[in-house]
Amino acid sequence: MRRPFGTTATPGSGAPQRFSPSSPSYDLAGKVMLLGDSGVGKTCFLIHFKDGAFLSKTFIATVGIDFRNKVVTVDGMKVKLQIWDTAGQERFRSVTHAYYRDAQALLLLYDITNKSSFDNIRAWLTEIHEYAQKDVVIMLLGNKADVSRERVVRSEDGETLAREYGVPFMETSAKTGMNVELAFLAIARELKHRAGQQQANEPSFQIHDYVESQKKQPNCCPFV
Ligand SMILES: Nc1nc2c(ncn2[C@@H]2O[C@H](COP(=O)(O)OP(=O)(O)OP(=O)(O)O)[C@@H](O)[C@H]2O)c(=O)[nH]1
Repeated sequence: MRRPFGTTATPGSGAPQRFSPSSPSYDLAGKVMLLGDSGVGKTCFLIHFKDGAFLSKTFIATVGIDFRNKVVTVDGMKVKLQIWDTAGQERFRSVTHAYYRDAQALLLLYDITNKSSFDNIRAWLTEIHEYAQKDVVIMLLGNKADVSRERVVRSEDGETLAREYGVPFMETSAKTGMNVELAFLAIARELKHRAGQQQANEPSFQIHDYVESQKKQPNCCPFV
């Protein structure tokens, strides 16, 4: 979506922020960034999560960077996700780099119908390692899984690449909503875990195990 360059907020710093019980709207906040080549579906992914809608087929590249907030509830705890939608085009890279360093989580998208967007994931991961925090949570997402006729990247190739880099992986569709909420819920749970908000009797949370177990649910991943 076209928006003014460098809108609304500046990069800050820090780990997931915890708020006092007097804060009325949420208990914890974290910054999540959407990354990946232009056209892979980052803006649509965010809009589907935020509003449950899919944008029209007209593709208008994001200019610069923008963010939306959404509060999700995880085990009774309200986690506010501040989700940054970045421009995938090369010419905006220097702008988005400045925003990497205080992100707690990165959703890295490619398009299963676009081989070069998949091939470029390694370059994205190199950039992430250069500019992001060392312990940033990364999730690899193969988007547009609804367009199976035009698939050129096999699901197994996504799995293999994710395993190589030790990051969780799933295929998604910003059009149907497949796994969109799951991706953000996994991030919210990880942020909660990192903020030390597990109950005493809760087992330790592992985002990788969580994603894998959710993918095995019968209503998950209908296009894979
Ligand atoms: N079929 C299908 N089309 C999608 C999906 N996600 C996005 N699209 C389409 O892909 C095109 C690009 O989507 P955007 O969300 O604007 O892509 P982007 O990654 O934000 O692109 P930049 O802003 O340039 O970085 C649009 O025409 C969308 O309608 C999806 O899951 N399935």
